[in-house]
Amino acid sequence: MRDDLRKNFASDNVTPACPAVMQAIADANNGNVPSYGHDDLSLTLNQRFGEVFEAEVTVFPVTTGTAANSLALSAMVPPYGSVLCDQSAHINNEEGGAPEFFTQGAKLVGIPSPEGRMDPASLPPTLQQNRSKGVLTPPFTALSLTQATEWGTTYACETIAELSEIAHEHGLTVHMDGARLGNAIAHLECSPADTTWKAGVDVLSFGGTKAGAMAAEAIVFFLNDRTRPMVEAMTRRIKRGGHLWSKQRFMTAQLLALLENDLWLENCRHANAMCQRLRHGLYRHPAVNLPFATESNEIFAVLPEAQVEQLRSEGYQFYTYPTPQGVPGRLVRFVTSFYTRPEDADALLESLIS
Ligand SMILES: Cc1ncc(COP(=O)(O)O)c(C=O)c1O
Ligand SMILES: C[C@H](O)[C@H](N)C(=O)O
Repeated sequence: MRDDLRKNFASDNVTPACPAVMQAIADANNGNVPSYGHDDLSLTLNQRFGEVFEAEVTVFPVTTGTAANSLALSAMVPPYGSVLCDQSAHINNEEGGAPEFFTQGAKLVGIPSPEGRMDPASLPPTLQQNRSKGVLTPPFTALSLTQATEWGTTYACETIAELSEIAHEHGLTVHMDGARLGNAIAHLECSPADTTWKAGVDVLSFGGTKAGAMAAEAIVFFLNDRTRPMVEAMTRRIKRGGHLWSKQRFMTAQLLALLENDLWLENCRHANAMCQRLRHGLYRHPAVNLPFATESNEIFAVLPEAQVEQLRSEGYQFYTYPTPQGVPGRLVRFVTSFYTRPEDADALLESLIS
């Protein structure tokens, strides 16, 4: 195996699909079946997700996290509305305007927060100010939070519940970008229900791709008085958006394989463990600064410039980010996955320390 295949820590998006997912796709590749989600596999999605989340749900599989987020928000927010999110939110910075496009013009408002986790105390004044401006400003109609966050941290279930309660009191519905939900659950050692609907989340973007799928995400509506009216038109929104797969069995097969025996959580526990292995080594390095808690499969570190260049020269791949003013060095992100072996993490650390 080419050495550099094991040196790519850029993202959990660079990994292969896990073997069980590929096997599930092969197993689904059998004969003719009804299309557009009417196949036997796809007709089990609501039940299977309902079992995993211990709730009554309606599920819509899509192939990208951006589609899941943007189509979910299009059902939650009118074109004249706005979405309250963290300033670092993926929907706010890295989805190419898809949320604004699919909502047909809603505004995204990112607020500052420590470590990518919105502080409940910051919500009431923000919501009050929005309301005080009347027709001059788009009304907040949804709160969107990312679990695990873009900085590799997680929200405690109690914090999500606090945020959701404030949002609901002000007439907002709550969306969760769960592209790395499995990693958050693995860290928090909670149930999928605890960190979602039991904490007030109305609509979830369930992330399968980073947990080992080839390309499988799902919009999960936790059915309640707020969400039931949203579900009716969802298939039409997805079709209009070009995200309704004709051969949906192949996307559904991926999701069901991940849910089988909690494979998604097993994959995420391994990814988190590999990230902690990196953290233990980086923590001991005298010239490395770790600005955030490491609570998922992403670790952010400030490295000396020379070491960044040295890692690059050895074939390592990772993203770099603007480093806070006056902080010597470069902010980098290493991401681990189900595919990361202990020796891969150790090799990176040895290169750093050598
Ligand atoms: C937190 C988060 N949300 C959403 C997405 C969007 O996923 P996709 O790249 O599949 O559109 C990503 C991307 O990897 C992500 O990191
Ligand atoms: C950063 C990029 O958009 C992708 N969400 C990732 O986490 O790699």
